[in-house]
Amino acid sequence: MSMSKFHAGYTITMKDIVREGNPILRQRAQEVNVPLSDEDRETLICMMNFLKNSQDPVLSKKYHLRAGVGLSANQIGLNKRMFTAYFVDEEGMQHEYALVNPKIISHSVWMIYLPEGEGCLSVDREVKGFVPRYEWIKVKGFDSEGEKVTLKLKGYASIVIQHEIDHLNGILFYDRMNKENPFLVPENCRSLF
Ligand SMILES: OCN(O)CCCc1ccccc1
Ligand code: NI
Repeated sequence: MSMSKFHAGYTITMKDIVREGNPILRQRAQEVNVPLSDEDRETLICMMNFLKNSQDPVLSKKYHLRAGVGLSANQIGLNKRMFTAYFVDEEGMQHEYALVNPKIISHSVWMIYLPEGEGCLSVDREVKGFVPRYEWIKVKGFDSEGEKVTLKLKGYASIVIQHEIDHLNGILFYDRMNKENPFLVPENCRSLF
């Protein structure tokens, strides 16, 4: 029984974040057993604490953290279909998710993109361009207690969750940019603001 280093009291820092080039970021992560093991549950606690620390003016400096609104397990080297997300959306609503085995079960035809583009904690460089994503998504999964969860998300929340689910499928944000013209906006796509 391997005891992972991501016990509840462990503080994830940037040295724990896998960077592009590591093949784990290009694999389809493995389904997680539900109900979660104590180890997987504690890992999700660590991953959520990282996001909160990374957005805290004092702790982000103390631990030298890049601010992040989401984190997928494969970004800390764990081949598991789970992620955390912590952010305030364009309407000022606070979102906090720890989702296991997430699946997009329906989505809009219309797409949106962030005019400032996207970044990634696993990508140590700026990649300019627009990332078209579904305007809204309906997601089914499990929470850290193994309870079924269904989320209907739109706008910025939809963008963040799609970015994380992409990680679990080995997809990075710039994969979705138009190769010839990264600022090309498809017909059925508009800027979020
Ligand atoms: O995978 C998490 N991540 O690398 C942190 C940044 C996430 C993110 C950034 C811009 C738009 C959507 C999501
Ligand atoms: Ni990312």
